[in-house]
Amino acid sequence: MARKFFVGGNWKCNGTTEEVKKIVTTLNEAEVPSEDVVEVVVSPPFVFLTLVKSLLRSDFHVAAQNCWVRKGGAFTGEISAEMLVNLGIPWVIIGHSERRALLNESNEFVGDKVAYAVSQGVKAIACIEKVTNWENVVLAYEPVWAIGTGKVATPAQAQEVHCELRKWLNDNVNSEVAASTRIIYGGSVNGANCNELAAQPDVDGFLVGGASLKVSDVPSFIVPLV
Ligand SMILES: O=C(CO)COP(=O)(O)O
Repeated sequence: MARKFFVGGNWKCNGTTEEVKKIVTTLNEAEVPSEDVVEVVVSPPFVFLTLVKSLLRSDFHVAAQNCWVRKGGAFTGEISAEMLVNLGIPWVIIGHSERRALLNESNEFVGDKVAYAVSQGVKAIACIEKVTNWENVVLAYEPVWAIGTGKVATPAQAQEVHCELRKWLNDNVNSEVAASTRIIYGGSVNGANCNELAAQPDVDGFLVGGASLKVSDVPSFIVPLV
Protein backbone atom coordinates (compact mmCIF):
# COMPACT_ATOMS: atom_id res chain seq x y z
CA MET A 1 0.00 0.00 0.00
CA ALA A 2 1.36 3.42 -0.94
CA ARG A 3 2.16 5.64 2.00
CA LYS A 4 1.72 9.38 1.52
CA PHE A 5 4.80 11.34 2.55
CA PHE A 6 4.24 13.23 5.81
CA VAL A 7 6.07 16.34 6.98
CA GLY A 8 5.46 17.79 10.41
CA GLY A 9 6.93 21.02 11.75
CA ASN A 10 7.18 20.97 15.53
CA TRP A 11 7.67 24.54 16.69
CA LYS A 12 8.02 23.43 20.32
CA CYS A 13 7.89 26.33 22.83
CA ASN A 14 8.97 29.03 20.39
CA GLY A 15 7.60 32.07 18.64
CA THR A 16 5.88 35.40 18.99
CA THR A 17 2.73 36.38 17.11
CA GLU A 18 4.84 38.20 14.55
CA GLU A 19 7.24 35.30 14.05
CA VAL A 20 4.39 32.85 13.72
CA LYS A 21 2.69 35.02 11.09
CA LYS A 22 5.96 35.21 9.16
CA ILE A 23 6.41 31.44 9.05
CA VAL A 24 2.81 30.95 8.02
CA THR A 25 3.25 33.47 5.20
CA THR A 26 6.30 31.54 4.01
CA LEU A 27 4.41 28.27 4.14
CA ASN A 28 1.47 29.79 2.30
CA GLU A 29 3.73 30.97 -0.49
CA ALA A 30 5.77 27.77 -0.74
CA GLU A 31 5.59 25.82 -3.95
CA VAL A 32 5.20 22.23 -2.84
CA PRO A 33 3.63 19.10 -4.27
CA SER A 34 -0.13 18.77 -3.84
CA GLU A 35 -1.67 17.31 -0.71
CA ASP A 36 -2.30 14.11 -2.65
CA VAL A 37 1.47 13.63 -2.55
CA VAL A 38 2.65 15.23 0.70
CA GLU A 39 0.73 15.81 3.91
CA VAL A 40 2.01 18.90 5.71
CA VAL A 41 1.24 19.53 9.37
CA VAL A 42 2.57 22.34 11.56
CA SER A 43 2.49 22.25 15.31
CA PRO A 44 2.58 25.63 17.02
CA PRO A 45 2.31 26.11 20.78
CA PHE A 46 -1.31 25.92 22.05
CA VAL A 47 -1.72 29.69 22.29
CA PHE A 48 -1.12 30.11 18.54
CA LEU A 49 -3.20 27.16 17.31
CA THR A 50 -6.28 29.13 16.30
CA LEU A 51 -4.25 31.96 14.79
CA VAL A 52 -2.24 29.53 12.67
CA LYS A 53 -5.32 27.57 11.69
CA SER A 54 -7.08 30.75 10.57
CA LEU A 55 -4.14 31.97 8.46
CA LEU A 56 -2.72 28.73 7.09
CA ARG A 57 -3.48 27.57 3.55
CA SER A 58 -6.21 24.95 3.45
CA ASP A 59 -4.03 22.11 2.12
CA PHE A 60 -1.79 22.28 5.23
CA HIS A 61 -3.00 21.28 8.68
CA VAL A 62 -2.29 22.03 12.32
CA ALA A 63 -1.34 19.81 15.24
CA ALA A 64 -1.32 20.44 18.97
CA GLN A 65 1.86 19.48 20.83
CA ASN A 66 0.14 17.54 23.60
CA CYS A 67 -3.26 16.82 25.12
CA TRP A 68 -4.64 15.45 28.35
CA VAL A 69 -4.84 11.71 28.81
CA ARG A 70 -8.60 11.55 29.41
CA LYS A 71 -11.71 13.70 29.28
CA GLY A 72 -11.09 17.25 30.46
CA GLY A 73 -11.98 18.49 33.92
CA ALA A 74 -10.06 19.69 36.97
CA PHE A 75 -6.59 19.45 35.39
CA THR A 76 -5.05 22.90 35.58
CA GLY A 77 -2.85 23.77 32.63
CA GLU A 78 -3.99 20.90 30.46
CA ILE A 79 -5.85 20.86 27.13
CA SER A 80 -8.27 18.05 26.30
CA ALA A 81 -8.71 16.11 23.08
CA GLU A 82 -12.34 17.29 23.11
CA MET A 83 -11.13 20.89 22.96
CA LEU A 84 -8.96 20.08 19.96
CA VAL A 85 -11.97 18.54 18.24
CA ASN A 86 -14.04 21.58 19.15
CA LEU A 87 -11.44 23.88 17.55
CA GLY A 88 -11.10 21.72 14.46
CA ILE A 89 -7.49 20.75 15.22
CA PRO A 90 -7.03 17.40 13.47
CA TRP A 91 -3.64 16.26 14.83
CA VAL A 92 -1.73 16.05 18.10
CA ILE A 93 1.90 15.15 18.85
CA ILE A 94 2.02 12.75 21.79
CA GLY A 95 4.95 11.40 23.74
CA HIS A 96 7.74 13.62 22.44
CA SER A 97 11.02 12.74 24.15
CA GLU A 98 11.26 16.25 25.58
CA ARG A 99 8.04 15.64 27.52
CA ARG A 100 9.19 12.19 28.53
CA ALA A 101 12.52 13.52 29.79
CA LEU A 102 11.41 16.81 31.33
CA LEU A 103 7.90 15.95 32.51
CA ASN A 104 8.40 12.27 33.24
CA GLU A 105 5.78 11.03 30.81
CA SER A 106 5.96 7.23 30.88
CA ASN A 107 5.28 4.75 28.08
CA GLU A 108 2.06 3.82 29.85
CA PHE A 109 0.87 7.42 30.09
CA VAL A 110 1.85 8.16 26.49
CA GLY A 111 0.04 5.03 25.33
CA ASP A 112 -3.10 6.06 27.22
CA LYS A 113 -2.93 9.52 25.70
CA VAL A 114 -2.64 8.20 22.16
CA ALA A 115 -5.53 5.81 22.71
CA TYR A 116 -7.75 8.53 24.18
CA ALA A 117 -6.96 11.19 21.55
CA VAL A 118 -7.59 8.76 18.70
CA SER A 119 -10.83 7.59 20.34
CA GLN A 120 -12.02 11.21 20.30
CA GLY A 121 -11.17 11.65 16.62
CA VAL A 122 -7.82 13.44 16.89
CA LYS A 123 -5.06 11.87 14.79
CA ALA A 124 -1.80 11.24 16.64
CA ILE A 125 1.86 11.70 15.75
CA ALA A 126 2.96 9.26 18.35
CA CYS A 127 5.31 6.97 20.12
CA ILE A 128 3.46 3.75 20.47
CA GLU A 129 1.48 1.38 22.78
CA LYS A 130 -2.19 0.66 23.25
CA VAL A 131 -3.23 1.69 19.78
CA THR A 132 -6.15 -0.14 18.26
CA ASN A 133 -6.97 2.16 15.38
CA TRP A 134 -3.72 2.54 13.46
CA GLU A 135 -5.37 4.36 10.57
CA ASN A 136 -5.08 7.61 12.48
CA VAL A 137 -1.57 7.26 13.80
CA VAL A 138 1.77 8.34 12.37
CA LEU A 139 4.82 6.96 14.20
CA ALA A 140 7.73 9.28 14.83
CA TYR A 141 11.24 7.93 15.41
CA GLU A 142 13.45 10.57 16.96
CA PRO A 143 16.83 9.49 18.32
CA VAL A 144 17.39 11.67 21.39
CA TRP A 145 21.00 12.37 20.43
CA ALA A 146 19.84 13.91 17.15
CA ILE A 147 17.22 16.29 18.53
CA GLY A 148 18.37 19.89 18.34
CA THR A 149 22.03 18.86 18.13
CA GLY A 150 22.74 19.24 14.42
CA LYS A 151 23.72 15.53 14.41
CA VAL A 152 21.38 13.83 12.01
CA ALA A 153 21.04 10.06 11.70
CA THR A 154 22.60 8.71 8.54
CA PRO A 155 20.06 7.51 5.98
CA ALA A 156 21.18 3.93 6.71
CA GLN A 157 20.72 4.36 10.47
CA ALA A 158 17.23 5.80 10.01
CA GLN A 159 16.29 3.09 7.53
CA GLU A 160 17.47 0.34 9.89
CA VAL A 161 15.29 1.55 12.77
CA HIS A 162 12.27 2.35 10.59
CA CYS A 163 12.50 -1.10 9.06
CA GLU A 164 12.62 -2.66 12.56
CA LEU A 165 9.58 -0.62 13.62
CA ARG A 166 7.68 -1.80 10.55
CA LYS A 167 8.66 -5.35 11.34
CA TRP A 168 7.39 -4.84 14.88
CA LEU A 169 4.05 -3.68 13.47
CA ASN A 170 3.98 -6.68 11.18
CA ASP A 171 4.68 -9.12 14.02
CA ASN A 172 2.57 -7.44 16.72
CA VAL A 173 -0.32 -5.89 14.81
CA ASN A 174 -0.71 -7.16 11.25
CA SER A 175 0.79 -6.90 7.78
CA GLU A 176 -1.72 -4.31 6.50
CA VAL A 177 -0.95 -1.94 9.35
CA ALA A 178 2.78 -2.52 8.82
CA ALA A 179 2.42 -1.67 5.13
CA SER A 180 0.24 1.40 5.56
CA THR A 181 1.49 3.13 8.72
CA ARG A 182 3.73 6.10 8.10
CA ILE A 183 6.97 6.08 10.08
CA ILE A 184 8.61 9.47 10.12
CA TYR A 185 12.08 10.57 11.22
CA GLY A 186 12.94 13.52 13.46
CA GLY A 187 16.26 14.90 14.66
CA SER A 188 18.17 17.73 12.98
CA VAL A 189 16.35 17.40 9.65
CA ASN A 190 16.93 20.35 7.33
CA GLY A 191 16.84 21.28 3.68
CA ALA A 192 20.32 19.89 3.09
CA ASN A 193 19.84 16.39 4.50
CA CYS A 194 16.16 15.67 3.81
CA ASN A 195 16.41 14.21 0.31
CA GLU A 196 18.83 11.44 1.22
CA LEU A 197 16.68 10.48 4.20
CA ALA A 198 13.47 10.63 2.18
CA ALA A 199 14.96 8.25 -0.37
CA GLN A 200 15.01 5.42 2.19
CA PRO A 201 12.16 2.97 1.59
CA ASP A 202 10.86 3.04 5.16
CA VAL A 203 11.27 6.77 5.81
CA ASP A 204 7.79 8.15 5.14
CA GLY A 205 8.34 11.73 6.24
CA PHE A 206 9.77 13.97 8.91
CA LEU A 207 9.08 15.69 12.16
CA VAL A 208 11.17 18.83 11.98
CA GLY A 209 12.01 21.06 14.93
CA GLY A 210 14.56 23.86 14.52
CA ALA A 211 14.47 24.06 10.72
CA SER A 212 10.67 24.40 10.74
CA LEU A 213 11.17 27.77 12.44
CA LYS A 214 13.70 29.06 9.90
CA VAL A 215 11.92 30.90 7.16
CA SER A 216 14.72 30.15 4.70
CA ASP A 217 14.56 26.40 5.35
CA VAL A 218 10.82 25.87 5.61
CA PRO A 219 9.81 24.90 2.07
CA SER A 220 12.88 22.77 1.33
CA PHE A 221 12.04 19.73 3.45
CA ILE A 222 8.45 19.67 2.24
CA VAL A 223 9.69 18.86 -1.25
CA PRO A 224 11.31 15.49 -0.75
CA LEU A 225 11.94 12.74 -3.23
CA VAL A 226 8.39 11.52 -3.62
O1 LIG B 1 12.32 17.10 18.16
C1 LIG B 1 12.26 17.27 16.95
C2 LIG B 1 10.96 17.30 16.24
O2 LIG B 1 9.91 16.93 17.08
C3 LIG B 1 13.48 17.47 16.15
O3 LIG B 1 14.04 18.66 16.50
P1 LIG B 1 15.24 19.25 15.59
O4 LIG B 1 14.78 19.17 14.16
O5 LIG B 1 15.42 20.66 16.10
O6 LIG B 1 16.41 18.37 15.86
